[in-house]
Amino acid sequence: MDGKMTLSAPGPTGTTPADRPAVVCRGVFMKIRNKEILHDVTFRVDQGQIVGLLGPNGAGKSTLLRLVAGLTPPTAGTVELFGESAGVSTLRYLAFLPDRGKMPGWVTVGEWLRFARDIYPDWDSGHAEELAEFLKVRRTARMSTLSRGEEARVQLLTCLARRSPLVVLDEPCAGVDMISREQIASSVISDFAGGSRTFIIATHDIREMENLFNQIILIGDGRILGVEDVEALRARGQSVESRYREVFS
Ligand SMILES: Nc1ncnc2c1ncn2[C@@H]1O[C@H](COP(=O)(O)OP(=O)(O)OP(=O)(O)O)[C@@H](O)[C@H]1O
Repeated sequence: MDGKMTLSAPGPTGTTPADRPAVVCRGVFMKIRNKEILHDVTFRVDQGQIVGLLGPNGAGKSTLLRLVAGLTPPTAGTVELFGESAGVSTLRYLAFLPDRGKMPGWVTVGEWLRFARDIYPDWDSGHAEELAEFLKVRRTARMSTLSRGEEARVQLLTCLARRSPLVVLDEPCAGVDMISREQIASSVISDFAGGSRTFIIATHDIREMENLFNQIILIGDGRILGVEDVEALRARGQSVESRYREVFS
């Protein structure tokens, strides 16, 4: 099996209002323990986009993605997914890979995948099989024995095997070696982005991932510093990386 193996790209299950943007944040502020983490964050992501959420350490990316996932409400402002206020009811639209998710150590990978199949109504078993092979996931291994990169692959598989209309990945390649990062970026995620699914991916791996994005959101110090169309950027002779350097250096 090599990195050129192609994967099928399942479309989303369930219905999402076709005329509604996948995500809209309006005037979002977030304070944690009296510290302002997000300041007046406003942006919109249309359906079918693959969006890079980019910014330096501590910029507020993970905090913002937790709000988008509906895991916590903003201090002020609104977050909507497909026209609905983000919260418990919008979890059905979403596969979320958090930055510090911990898998239960006592189960094997195979047991975890069977559990995931049983709890997620949008689980695609055929695609989970393909991904497990492609990502070289060892089913018999106990979670507690996996390396950081191996655990990251299982987490990624758990998200991508679902046919949710929105996929939110917070550092999907953290701890994954360079060649695997490229494989994940170019083969797995791009295969999935072909249809009407929407991806938001926070990453520091700009070089490996930049060809996937058709939109980037630049965030620094809790503020949106740019929402850019990547094609327009390229038409101006810039890459995502050069734009990132321009904004953040
Ligand atoms: N629970 C918390 N309590 C206090 N401060 C927090 C908490 N969560 C986040 N922060 C602070 O909010 C800021 C943004 O953190 P966040 O994890 O969202 O950044 P990030 O852009 O994802 O960073 P990285 O790229 O390093 O993962 C940081 O200064 C962080 O210390």
